Amino acid sequence: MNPNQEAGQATAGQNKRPPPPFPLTIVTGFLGAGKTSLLNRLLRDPALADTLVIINEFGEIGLDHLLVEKAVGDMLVMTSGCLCCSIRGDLITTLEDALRRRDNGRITPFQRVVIETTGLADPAPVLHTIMYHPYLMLRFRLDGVVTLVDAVNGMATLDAHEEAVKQAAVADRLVLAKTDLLDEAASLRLNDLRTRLASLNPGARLLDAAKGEATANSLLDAGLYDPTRKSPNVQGWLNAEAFPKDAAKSAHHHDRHHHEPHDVNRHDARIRAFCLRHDAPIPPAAFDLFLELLRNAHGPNLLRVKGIAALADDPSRPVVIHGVQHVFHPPARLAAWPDGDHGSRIVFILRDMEPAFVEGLWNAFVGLPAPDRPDGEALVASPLAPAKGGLLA
Ligand SMILES: Nc1nc2c(ncn2[C@@H]2O[C@H](COP(=O)(O)OP(=O)(O)OP(=O)(O)O)[C@@H](O)[C@H]2O)c(=O)[nH]1
Repeated sequence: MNPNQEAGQATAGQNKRPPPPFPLTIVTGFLGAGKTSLLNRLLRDPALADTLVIINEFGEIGLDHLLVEKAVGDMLVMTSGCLCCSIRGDLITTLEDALRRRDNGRITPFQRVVIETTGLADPAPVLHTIMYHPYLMLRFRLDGVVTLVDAVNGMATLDAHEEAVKQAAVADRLVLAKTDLLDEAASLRLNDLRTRLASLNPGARLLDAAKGEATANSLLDAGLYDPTRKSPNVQGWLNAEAFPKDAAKSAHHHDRHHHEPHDVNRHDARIRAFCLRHDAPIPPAAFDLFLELLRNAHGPNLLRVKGIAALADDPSRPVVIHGVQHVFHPPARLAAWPDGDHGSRIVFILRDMEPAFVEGLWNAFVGLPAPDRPDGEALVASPLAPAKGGLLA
């Protein structure tokens, strides 16, 4: 054991606080969309000087950077046995190994991790890996999902490949690549692609790489915890204002933008993005049960769920939730509201699920009365309700 390491351990032992988790960014996008090109450009930015890049595939790596790891191989099904909620065994091994070597001083002490997924990959298992693994979720925090969309082939790719639609739908940032290759006619059609992406995922900022918009500054620190800010960046992370407010109406959301002759593509038609809101504090048991019901009965359909909620037991300290399919990060209590808006807001990106159904469930649990529906108290007090084991337990 070297002296530095001992000193490091002594310090860690004295103040017992675990080191802050490293921000982790996932870069995804369909085959050839421009992921590696973007990374190559980004890695020249001093903001990414201490970044470990993990490439989630074999193949030629064009990164002129030393900190590159390759993760290849297996997927693990979680103990819940649910097929949609797999985690990546190879990624766990790679991340654990990187942490071990960093902690032992055997590699450059990275401060940030970027994972580039394969073009065909579903990003959910990568997200699950750092949301679910008991050790990795302490050492990493999700900083954001960046999805590349090829401006030349983007429309056709979204039409043909459901995976590409899903990659766009779960993003925190969408980056258009190759707009510099468009001729005049194609440039005019670019607005259709922009509109389509905004409809699939209203909360994600859309950046044009060729215009120099996809900078480290605009892509990093997209998560809840931006180290340069004192309080969590809830506004930036949730972007609730960008979502259609009326859940039931958002069922027709796509139709507003896609007039004849293009019908909404069948893949897009499966995705629904909307935001639910409630201004009075919510009983914790009702909130818990709402999420449990969604998770248990509709986990695979929850592509992404983010929210902030005022719970009646301590309305001054809001709870932040974040889920991808069945997998929810343990809810975090914030010390205070980040700004003047103290209402509960949850944004949903769902697949094959009607917003009106989720809204009805929400209204029942938060206590908004409606005919033919039991009120929230009756639902929570029901002998059929799970006694404990919810997210807030
Ligand atoms: N003109 C132009 N070409 C680009 C742009 N982005 C990527 N390319 C080119 O598109 C091709 C594919 O880009 P990559 O960065 O390798 O794409 P990728 O998503 O990493 O590809 P895979 O790893 O194979 O899925 C390469 O030939 C790039 O040079 C861009 O903004 N403008």
